[in-house]
Amino acid sequence: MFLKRLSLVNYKNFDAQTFELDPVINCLVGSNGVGKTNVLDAIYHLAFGKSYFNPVTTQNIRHGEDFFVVEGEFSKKERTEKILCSFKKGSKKIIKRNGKAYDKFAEHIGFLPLVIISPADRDLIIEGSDTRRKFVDGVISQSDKVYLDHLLRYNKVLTQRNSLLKYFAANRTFDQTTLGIYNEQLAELGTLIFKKRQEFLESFIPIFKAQYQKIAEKEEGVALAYQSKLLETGLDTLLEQAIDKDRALQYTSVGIHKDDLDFTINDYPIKKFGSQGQQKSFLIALKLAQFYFIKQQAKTTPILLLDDIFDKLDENRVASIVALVDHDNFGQLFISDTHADRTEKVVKSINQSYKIFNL
Ligand SMILES: Nc1ncnc2c1ncn2[C@@H]1O[C@H](COP(=O)(O)OP(=O)(O)OP(=O)(O)O)[C@@H](O)[C@H]1O
Repeated sequence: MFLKRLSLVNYKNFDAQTFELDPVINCLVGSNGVGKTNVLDAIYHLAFGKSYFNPVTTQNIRHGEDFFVVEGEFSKKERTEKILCSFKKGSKKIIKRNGKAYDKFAEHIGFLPLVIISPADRDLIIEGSDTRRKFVDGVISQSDKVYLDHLLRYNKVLTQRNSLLKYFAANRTFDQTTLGIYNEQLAELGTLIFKKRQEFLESFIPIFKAQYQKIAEKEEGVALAYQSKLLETGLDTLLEQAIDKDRALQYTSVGIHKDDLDFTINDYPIKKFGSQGQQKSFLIALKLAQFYFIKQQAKTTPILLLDDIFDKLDENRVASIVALVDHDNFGQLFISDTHADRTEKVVKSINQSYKIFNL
């Protein structure tokens, strides 16, 4: 699968621009702030219906305008697929595939497998558990619609249960029966999600470790582990045990919405004890593992977006990632960089077609 043409209207700093793309390698070069990352983000938007960098949709509209349109023409299994994502202030975002709007965005997830590697990935290490859960959920959801459905349903019941707890507190009342129904639904969906996360990490962790070793050229004792209270106790019991606490807090304090990933180096948190270089290698290994996992599951090669990759790796290491296109069916690659010569040198070193866009 590859993107043939990308058109942007009022997307971030672009008024109207069309890119005729190379099926293998595309390099976006130019000085700081010209919009290289914005182009990558527009492509991300087509795959996920949202920005990787700025979740506030109105802020993705070019200043002074009131709508944006991103359109991509993909070649997928010899067919042309036109994906359009548009948003007008005050309206709902629309995603269309070949002219037909999706009722639910979730139906689109996984249709265009894509992985982005960006300096913004550092949030995975420095931010709270929510970011890491989203990462895990994002990887699984790209190849498992049932998982995504369970997750959406779990979150809906969770919101309802939290509203009920607030209602109890506000009205000084308690209703075990209604709460019991929510507990049952949460326990059922939560256990399915927990098992899938566990199963996913079992196959993901070895891929991650192998990638880390390749990038860092040594093992360095890095580890990735699943952290969940469900590893010890069933969610039905946890919910029952937490009822007094939940009533006091007025929200659900246990469940798979509290799961996390532990990132460690020699058993210590990488956030506090990893060097800058080790943290960068860790993040790249995570993302390349995501790439290989999706490739394996979806049986198509994801599009790979490398944003400012030289920020994380030296030229030789970037060359080794770019060289992956030499191997069978790597798919399409987008690279953004401030140095045109550096990028061209790297992509020239492999025998593939490429285009350089000077922004
Ligand atoms: N909604 C918006 N409307 C207009 N311009 C915007 C909007 N959002 C972001 N920008 C502009 O986009 C530019 C940043 O673009 P981007 O992050 O793609 O730059 P870049 O070329 O990747 O730069 P760098 O090399 O520094 O990473 C900034 O000049 C910013 O002001």
